[in-house]
Amino acid sequence: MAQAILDVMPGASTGTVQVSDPLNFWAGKRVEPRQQKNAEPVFEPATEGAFRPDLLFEYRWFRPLEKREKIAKLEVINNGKSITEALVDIDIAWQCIEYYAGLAGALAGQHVQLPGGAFAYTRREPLGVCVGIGAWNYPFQIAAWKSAPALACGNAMVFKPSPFTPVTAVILAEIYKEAGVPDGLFCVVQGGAETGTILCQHPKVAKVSFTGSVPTGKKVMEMSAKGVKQVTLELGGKSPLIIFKDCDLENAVRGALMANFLTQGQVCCNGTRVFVQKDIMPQFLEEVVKRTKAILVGDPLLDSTRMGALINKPHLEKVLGFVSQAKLQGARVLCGGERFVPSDPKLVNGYFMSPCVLDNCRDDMTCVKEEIFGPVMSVLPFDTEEEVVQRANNTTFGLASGVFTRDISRAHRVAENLEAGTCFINNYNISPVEVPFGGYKMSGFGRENGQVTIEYYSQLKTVVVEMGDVDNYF
Ligand SMILES: NC(=O)C1=CN([C@@H]2O[C@H](COP(=O)(O)OP(=O)(O)OC[C@H]3O[C@@H](n4cnc5c(N)ncnc54)[C@H](O)[C@@H]3O)[C@@H](O)[C@H]2O)C=CC1
Ligand SMILES: C[N+](C)(C)CCCC(=O)O
Repeated sequence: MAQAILDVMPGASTGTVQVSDPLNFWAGKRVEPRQQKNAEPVFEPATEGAFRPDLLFEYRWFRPLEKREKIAKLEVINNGKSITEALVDIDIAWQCIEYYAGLAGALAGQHVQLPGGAFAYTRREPLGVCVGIGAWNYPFQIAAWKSAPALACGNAMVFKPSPFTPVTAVILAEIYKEAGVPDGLFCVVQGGAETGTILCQHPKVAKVSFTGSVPTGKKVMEMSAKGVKQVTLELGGKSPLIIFKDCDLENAVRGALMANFLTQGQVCCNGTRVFVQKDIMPQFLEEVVKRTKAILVGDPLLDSTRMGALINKPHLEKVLGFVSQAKLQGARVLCGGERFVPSDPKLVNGYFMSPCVLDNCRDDMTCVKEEIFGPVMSVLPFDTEEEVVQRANNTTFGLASGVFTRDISRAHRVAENLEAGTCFINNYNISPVEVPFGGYKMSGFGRENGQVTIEYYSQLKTVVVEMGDVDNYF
């Protein structure tokens, strides 16, 4: 069995993954859970092969790999995204850790002079124990985005990954340990809603940073409110990407693909409502469809693959359901939107679908209003800037937005008028760690990345110093 796996592993999907080391990390080491109830199987999205906790063959194939490759491959096997993307995710994660390690030494307060020689100063102090709750779309990167600023500010963090992607967060814990982080400062606890609830309600937890869906985010906020805990919420989106006729069309098409098809479209900040000025609609559609059809879907561990498998079967069915509903509501499928079965026999049960472009969309359609979280782009025509900004803002979400134009004044005017936490001008979905990321409206609040995130993981103490006598009124 082990030999068979060794044979297929280099460069291709596994079919089975055995995880024998415990995935919880507590007080500086991997530990078995104290109690194991409601355990659910985890499947490899590309093959539907189960992760087998019972066999001794543990990550052996990964051992000789440098850590970056090892984490990326495990991420691919667990999440289904392409290896090309997973490697970038891991790079973004270490860049985030280096960035906040650098900022840690720059944490500083303010000195305020007061009358009579008195003065005050402020100190940035940690909050205490912070909880991070992660989603399944960027398992390792989310763990880094939350823990790096938390630890840099002097907090401890207990991180709960999504139960669909339990595998890589514990490696981050091992890396921190190796780098000298004291035992217990970063812990990993596996589990689902019940575990998340316990963490949010725990009286010793000072803050919860959550990434996931809006309904769960609301619950996290409610629970945290009861304990007056601080909260950061990174929730969903239905972001607009606005393409004006004066754009560089080649780049606009590339931007639309980046805005829709990373991680099989399972990205919270995706620009899934693509508004295209009517005059260039035919050229845009021709080019975007041509390139979407050319996206190589298949074994996510192969370097040539550009799109892997969706996270699980119910989610794949939900996304395909959105496409069927869109058709019923009058949308035209220009390409994709169907279950995809790769020719490799190992992958026939994988959760693949062909990336989809929908034309003939209207603002009132479900596919345009709701977050699909899959590779489905809805294209909408528009006439004027005023009209498109109003339509772009007509949503309860506000995570991201984008605009393609060569008119510099228009670009900044539109960026100012869009109600979203990020606006990309002439690009989409790049996320340098130096730049704050977070939502407006129901997409959440608080920020990740950038200097500002220090404020979300620390509290300000004011120290007031008297240099003279106390002025006593009594
Ligand atoms: N904003 C984003 O990046 C993401 C958005 N989503 C959206 O959410 C949908 C559902 O995905 P799920 O993974 O089910 O998201 P979810 O919001 O249910 O889960 C996110 C995290 O919260 C935890 N959780 C669930 N219930 C909880 C509770 N009551 N208290 C505390 N923690 C709890 C989960 O175990 C997981 O770690 C997706 O289809 C997508 O639309 C999903 C993942 C990421
Ligand atoms: C890295 N990026 C910008 C493509 C997505 C990160 C946000 C998320 O967790 O979905």
